[in-house]
Amino acid sequence: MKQISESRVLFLGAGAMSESMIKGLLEARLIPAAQIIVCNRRNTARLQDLQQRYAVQVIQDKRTACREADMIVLAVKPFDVVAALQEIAPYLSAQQLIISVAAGISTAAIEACCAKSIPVIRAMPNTSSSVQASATALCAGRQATAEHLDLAQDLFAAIGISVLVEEEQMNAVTGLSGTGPAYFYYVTEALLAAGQACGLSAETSRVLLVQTLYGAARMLQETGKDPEELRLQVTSPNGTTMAGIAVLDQGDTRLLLKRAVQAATSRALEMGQQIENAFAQLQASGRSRNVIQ
Ligand SMILES: NC(=O)C1=CN([C@@H]2O[C@H](COP(=O)(O)OP(=O)(O)OC[C@H]3O[C@@H](n4cnc5c(N)ncnc54)[C@H](OP(=O)(O)O)[C@@H]3O)[C@@H](O)[C@H]2O)C=CC1
Ligand SMILES: O=C(O)[C@@H]1CCC=N1
Repeated sequence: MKQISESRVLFLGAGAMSESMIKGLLEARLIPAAQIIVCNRRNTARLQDLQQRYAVQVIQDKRTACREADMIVLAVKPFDVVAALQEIAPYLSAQQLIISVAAGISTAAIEACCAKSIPVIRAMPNTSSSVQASATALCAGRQATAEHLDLAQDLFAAIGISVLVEEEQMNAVTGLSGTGPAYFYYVTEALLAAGQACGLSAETSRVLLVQTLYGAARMLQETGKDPEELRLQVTSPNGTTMAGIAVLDQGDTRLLLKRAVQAATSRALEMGQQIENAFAQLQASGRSRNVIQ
């Protein structure tokens, strides 16, 4: 396969995740815009918008788009994966690489939908790809070699950090770090409202909170210390932090967060199973159109 910087990358799907990756890749200068192709299902206004803002190529004809591509980033909603893959399957070859970011969908399911031997990497990035700060986990399908994995790692290294995991762990990764930005935004929303309830303006609360979040993340990253140790450094005996954390403990916040990650993990598993079952039914009935919703 070609080096990543020479590869032509097709984004199948033009939504939030594709845009985050495209923006991050262009800002990292890993791949020139002319080597990025985007296509979606029907929203031509969205494609025009991406073309104008990022100077990427948009090709709505799937046959042409696939023939141009060395690598295909599958970034449609999980329930659209079967239909999207069935549309492009005739134009795929074993010389290409599919990188799927679809939550819950196994590499085996993707291989089966393509109905041919094709290398597949499953990845779970997050929307912080857009600022080159994604936390991405990767695993390889049966046809993917170490070289394919290296290429995928090169891609995701440009837009954050990446780790290799076993495929059984991908749903947990989805519940933790794929979904993860939303947990921190949720907490930030709540703290913003709390700052205002305590008399600060929205602007002052936001400036202080964003920097506090950023500083805490940097402290965790740069000191390598346990979060508990860092929390204890903030906590004076009988001081303000102790008073605040006591309220979180009373509300069993840790249990709620654990349940949130478990619910997200279970949902990834459930979506994957629903899609695999529906695909098996489609195959058994000999129908080629996707009827999964
Ligand atoms: N958003 C996130 O934070 C993350 C998302 N993911 C995964 O990324 C994937 C995409 O999510 P997201 O970007 O949020 O979704 P969006 O709904 O924002 O975008 C989905 C895109 O898929 C396109 N699409 C649907 N069907 C087809 C098809 N048959 N052929 C080509 N394009 C098609 C849609 O086109 P049209 O608009 O024309 O219908 C749309 O552009 C999901 O599988 C999700 O699990 C992974 C990590 C994080
Ligand atoms: O909500 C979702 O399904 C996607 C997958 C990971 C983050 N967002």
